[in-house]
Amino acid sequence: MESNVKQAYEAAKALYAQHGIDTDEVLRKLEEVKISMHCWQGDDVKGFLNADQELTGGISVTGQYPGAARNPEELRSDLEKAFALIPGKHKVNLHAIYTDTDEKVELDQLEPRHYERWVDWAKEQGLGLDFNPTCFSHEKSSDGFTLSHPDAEIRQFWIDHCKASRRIGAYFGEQLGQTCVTNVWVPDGFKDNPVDRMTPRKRLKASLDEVFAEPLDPKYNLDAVESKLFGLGSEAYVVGSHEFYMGYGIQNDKLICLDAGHFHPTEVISNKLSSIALFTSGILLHVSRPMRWDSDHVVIMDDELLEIGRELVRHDLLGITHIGLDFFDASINRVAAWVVGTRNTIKALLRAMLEPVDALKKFELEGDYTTRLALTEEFKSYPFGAIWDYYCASKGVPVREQWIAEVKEYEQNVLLQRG
Ligand SMILES: C[C@H](O)[C@H](O)[C@@H](O)C(=O)CO
Ligand SMILES: [Mn+2]
Repeated sequence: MESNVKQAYEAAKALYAQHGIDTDEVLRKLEEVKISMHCWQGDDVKGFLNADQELTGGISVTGQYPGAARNPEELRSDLEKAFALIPGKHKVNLHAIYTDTDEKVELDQLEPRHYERWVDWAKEQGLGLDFNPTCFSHEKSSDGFTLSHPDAEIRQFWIDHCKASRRIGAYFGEQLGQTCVTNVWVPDGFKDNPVDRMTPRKRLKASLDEVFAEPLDPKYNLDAVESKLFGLGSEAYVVGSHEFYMGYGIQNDKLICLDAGHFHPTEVISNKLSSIALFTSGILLHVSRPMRWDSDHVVIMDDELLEIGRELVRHDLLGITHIGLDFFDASINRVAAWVVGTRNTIKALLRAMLEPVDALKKFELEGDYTTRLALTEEFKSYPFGAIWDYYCASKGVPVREQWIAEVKEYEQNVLLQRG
């Protein structure tokens, strides 16, 4: 470790210690936090099962940056590069379309063996895996409906796909000795105002009941359900709204997934955590950055990311919260996108852990809002960067912006050779 990094750490450590914050202990806690890095940033949500299929489901990727992964080997190589630049041991979040098999298989027929190579790789790398059924980019979802489809046969196809996905999730959990979160998101909705908002929701509820009917060991697989306000082509109405899944998740003991881009433009998920945590046994996050809509920009250190970190730390929610990322930007180097978003998410948690929470809570309780405000603001310029640099160095990953050169080198030697 460079001596200036260590010296800066020691000076910062002494400053934080004056407020009773033990930075060594903070870093021990930080290394326990796993971020689930989404595989789909690496290839613009194409996957390998039906890679020629157009991306549908009301989501969109823009940009033409060269070097997207074209097969599982390339995607794993890119993920490895990104993880080499991110401190800590984490997870990879796979979508069902990221099969690694020579077989032509339909979504409702998927089995654990179609992901065996992912599991071998995850074992080798010491990573966990999470999973998602892919209820979009398919001819059977071309009219915008899946689990709530009025046609029973089409509905059954998607039910079977989600059931298969849960079994794959349980296989990941059992093989890797780390619980897999299998998250169900369906795009179902109407472009224009519906007459009947209720019946599709009844169908979605019944389909989910079927999907989740098979009991699976929660040690291996946990189910999550993800709501959304609107998508491209489902602007007027989404069947799986926030209220729908709040109800479903609480009634059926499922993790409620909060995607930062799935709410009204000024609505934030940070303000929902303390409520949902009171009524559920767990939460899944899709940390994203909506810009004017659910644009899935790369996560930056903005106020909402900091506030998510604070809520998780201040209310001790890290133990019950599964932190996933969900962004896809094809206008920049895709490995860099992962590195920026993931490092920022971890750094936001670190910043939250470096706040004098007990003192701030005490001032609040005593009604001393002046000190609450003043101390919060002063802490924004405390030297958290020195703690972060030390953490990166101690985990053997590049300090500060040094990682950019490594990504550029990888781009020259690997990404640009893909043609
Ligand atoms: C690809 C993901 O599953 C998808 O982004 C979903 O999680 C979502 O957020 C849709 O808007
Ligand atoms: Mn999402």
